[in-house]
Amino acid sequence: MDYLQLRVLPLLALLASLIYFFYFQDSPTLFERSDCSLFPYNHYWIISKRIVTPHGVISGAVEVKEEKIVSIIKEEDWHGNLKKGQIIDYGEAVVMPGLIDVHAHLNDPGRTEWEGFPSGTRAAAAGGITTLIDMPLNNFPSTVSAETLKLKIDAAEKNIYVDVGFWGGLVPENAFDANSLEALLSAGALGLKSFMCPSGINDFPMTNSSHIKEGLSILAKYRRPLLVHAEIPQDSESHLEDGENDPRSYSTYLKTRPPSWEEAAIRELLTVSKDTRIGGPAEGAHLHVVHLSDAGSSLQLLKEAKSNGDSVTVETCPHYLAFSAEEIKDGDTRFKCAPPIRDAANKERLWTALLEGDIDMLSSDHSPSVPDLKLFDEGNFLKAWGGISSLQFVLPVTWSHGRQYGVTLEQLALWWSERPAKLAGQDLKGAIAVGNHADITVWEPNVEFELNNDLPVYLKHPSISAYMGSKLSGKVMSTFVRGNLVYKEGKHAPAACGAPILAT
Ligand SMILES: NC(=O)NC(NC(N)=O)C(=O)[O-]
Ligand SMILES: [Zn+2]
Ligand SMILES: [Zn+2]
Repeated sequence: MDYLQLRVLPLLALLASLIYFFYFQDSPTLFERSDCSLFPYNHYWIISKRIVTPHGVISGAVEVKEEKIVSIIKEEDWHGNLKKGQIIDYGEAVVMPGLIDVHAHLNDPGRTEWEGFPSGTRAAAAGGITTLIDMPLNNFPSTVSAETLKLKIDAAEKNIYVDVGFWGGLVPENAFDANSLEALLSAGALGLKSFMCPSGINDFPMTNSSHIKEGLSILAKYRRPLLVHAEIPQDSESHLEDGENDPRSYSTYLKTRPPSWEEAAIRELLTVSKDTRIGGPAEGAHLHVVHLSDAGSSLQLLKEAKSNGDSVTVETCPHYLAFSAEEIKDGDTRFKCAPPIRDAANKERLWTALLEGDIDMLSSDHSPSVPDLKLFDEGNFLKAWGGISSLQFVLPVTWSHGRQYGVTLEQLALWWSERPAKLAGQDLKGAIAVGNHADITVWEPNVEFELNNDLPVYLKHPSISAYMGSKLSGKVMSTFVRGNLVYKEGKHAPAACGAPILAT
């Protein structure tokens, strides 16, 4: 190699690398996103007349770069010259933070014939959910240790289309074993879940208030929540009067789980939740009551606990807001869940509590099973699997049934994104804000559709969903997870690139 080559070639290489760096670094075409996204750019703008931000709904643009939101500009401030990058203009469609479902049962590993991560998270993406927190039961084995959490994380690897976090289980076998609970939390469980009544599945036993007290004291060190299924059987009221116990009648089932079950459990919970007050022995822990159904004395007790400074929140679910006992037909076990869907007057009180902020957030409690366990042939409410299948529909259901109460887009973001993100300890999720993950849902509130076989339903067993056959408004158009367009009008990204969300 002569002198010339020795001197010139390095200079040419340097020149080429400088051109590459300065010209292509922002080029949206060069860094093709992998199969993780239906939109092959990593720097782009989302434009809409209705972007839901924590400071109100604006007409403007959200700048996304890689996985994050890097700027938000109101229309009156951008003067038409958005910086380089691709532009997706959604017109009047609503651009909202992705939904965060803190209560879903995906049954993976171990009962993937019931749902599983692939179908569950494809349905979530199609429903505008960008993060879901999976429950520790109905999968097998239950997620009650660091080892079983690892089984779940391994099962999720490359099988999740949206981000998935994990609750651990608080059960009698680990409640007094601080090392086991700490190992589970150190392994990344975002918090713990416990049942104060039989859970409906044998491999996840119930706990009592002494287990819960122990659990809260460990959770305090990690500043994470305990989620509780708050029902305690009250023998006095659950016996069916003779002759009025047709198992096909929904009212028969309703009588077996009266509001007193929820009230008794919440009353007992509040004897330990006071420890979560500032200065209390479990300060830093947080108690979250899942799927409240009773809007009477149970709700009143929770309001009092909050006013006393207990660190307590409560969720309800769309099925308690959409349906009432009076309309559930004999044998239609699609509507069986625990606690039960109560009467129309209770439903109205739940809406009032949600709108007034006494109920903090919403979750799906998507709890499917194989159709056989719903016993559709005999329609026996007392023996069928309890759980509502809803994951893909929670946004249109909340919107369709909430419009008559004046529900706003900001409230939807509060109930489905901002507050769930806080419960799950996700500071970079839950709002369209600079620095946050670009977890975004684009939907059309006025588009109406009927849930029938014409509409693609990605759940493993659509037939068990209580929503099939209903007319809804609010169609999800596109869903972005950390900047990847994972779903767009009936299409999913080729690869499942959701991330396991582990507590650090
Ligand atoms: N094992 C369950 O999935 N139970 C669930 N079932 C319902 N909600 O009917 C629940 O969340 O309690
Ligand atoms: Zn439950
Ligand atoms: Zn549940």
